[in-house]
Amino acid sequence: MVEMRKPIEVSEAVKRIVSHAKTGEVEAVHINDAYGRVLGEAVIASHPVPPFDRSPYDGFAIRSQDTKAASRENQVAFKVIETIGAGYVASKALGPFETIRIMTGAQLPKACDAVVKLELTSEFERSGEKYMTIHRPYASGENVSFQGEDTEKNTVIVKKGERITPGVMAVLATFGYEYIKVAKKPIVAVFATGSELLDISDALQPGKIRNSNALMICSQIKRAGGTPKYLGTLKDDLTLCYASIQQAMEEADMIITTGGVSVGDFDYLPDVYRQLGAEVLFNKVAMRPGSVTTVALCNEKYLFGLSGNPSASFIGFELFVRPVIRTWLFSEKPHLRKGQAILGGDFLKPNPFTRFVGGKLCFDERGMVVVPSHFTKSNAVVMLSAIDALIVLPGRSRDFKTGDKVNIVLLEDLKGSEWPWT
Ligand SMILES: Nc1nc2c(c(=O)[nH]1)N[C@H]1C(S)=C(S)[C@@H](COP(=O)(O)OP(=O)(O)OC[C@H]3O[C@@H](n4cnc5c(N)ncnc54)[C@H](O)[C@@H]3O)O[C@H]1N2
Ligand code: MOO
Ligand SMILES: [Mg+2]
Repeated sequence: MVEMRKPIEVSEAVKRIVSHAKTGEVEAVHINDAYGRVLGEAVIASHPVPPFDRSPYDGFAIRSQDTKAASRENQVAFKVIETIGAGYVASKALGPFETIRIMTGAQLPKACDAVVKLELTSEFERSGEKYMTIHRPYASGENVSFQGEDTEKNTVIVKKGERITPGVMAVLATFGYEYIKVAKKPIVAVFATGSELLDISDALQPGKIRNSNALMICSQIKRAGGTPKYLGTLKDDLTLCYASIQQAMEEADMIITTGGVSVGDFDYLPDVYRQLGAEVLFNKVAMRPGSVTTVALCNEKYLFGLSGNPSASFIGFELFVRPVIRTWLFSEKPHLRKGQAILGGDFLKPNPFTRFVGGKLCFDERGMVVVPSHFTKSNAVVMLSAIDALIVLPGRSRDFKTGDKVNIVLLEDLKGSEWPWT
């Protein structure tokens, strides 16, 4: 008798998984190796930015009080007493009707409170001294880039758990973080099961296919922020699968298998979980593709039994594995980021279960449009190369038409969401 499995909703499946998710540890890395990692500490402003009042223009630093009477008819002259470029500090303080020629980025000299752009002045020499004239008044603070106008000291700029983007790199450098604490990446073991699987370099043979899941899953692990440990393909053999998975539990923080989780004669993963004494969190989800996805816990380690079908395992990873990796990396938004888009093509099928359809995003006069893939079966593989979102069609729905508003979750996104499921 084939086992009857009871499907649970996607939200319930994810809930069961994340209720056991734990955070990892931190390690220090040199800033040169920090890009793309996840912050293991908050980034805090150790000084104001800019750290001193400075000139935003190439020009002349002046005392605004000296400019009150300036007009086209009554040009006011200032004696140039010094010239400074960025990186240098003036040695003199300004007296009445004195000016210091100052370049962009240079610290504002003492006693001056405004800057005149070079091109708004006229220059002349008298008795070997340099002068410049202006023809309008300047307010105190005009053309000054003030200390702390960007950020005040002690501001928390980026939170622990955020990804280090190019912008975060700029901030780390600004505040002198030569070494930065980052989240240690979880090691995620990957097995592809199936006696039909060929290596990438093998020629096709009757009845066999190349193993596309392993490299796809390893890349998804990297995208989520983990370190994949690919342990090879396993033939459909219970003893081999059991021994290999048991061994992998010594070497990895969590384990992903693809294939062998359904009810077929050679689907051995359910037996492996039984033999390991693992707690199966669920073995059927009310979704398509990926309904057979099974997740178990053994010695506090996750065993993700993803479907063998490429689309199903791709989606199973994003829904179920990603949040565990992202929680490990301290993210407060470990799930796929949710949004809405206009459907850019008809999807005329009944959806008894929640259906995930691969979609390509584009922008036109309607806003963000998602074009559904044509071939959406669980065994689809080629469409995976083109999608940047999953369209989420609710269960017990049908016939979505071009122009309908649909929910989507984004695949190439660093921010994530707290909880995208209803
Ligand atoms: N009687 C039933 N049969 C099936 C059911 C069911 O409920 N009752 N569920 C179907 C659904 S839904 C899915 S999805 C598949 C899942 O099967 P498994 O997870 O056990 O995976 P396999 O049987 O091992 O393989 C399925 C399919 O995927 C191909 N595959 C496997 N590994 C790879 C790989 N690494 N790279 C590329 N392709 C791979 C494999 O050759 C099969 O074609 O079960 C249905 N059956
Ligand atoms: O689990 Mo299967 O992927 O629903 O098609
Ligand atoms: Mg099977």
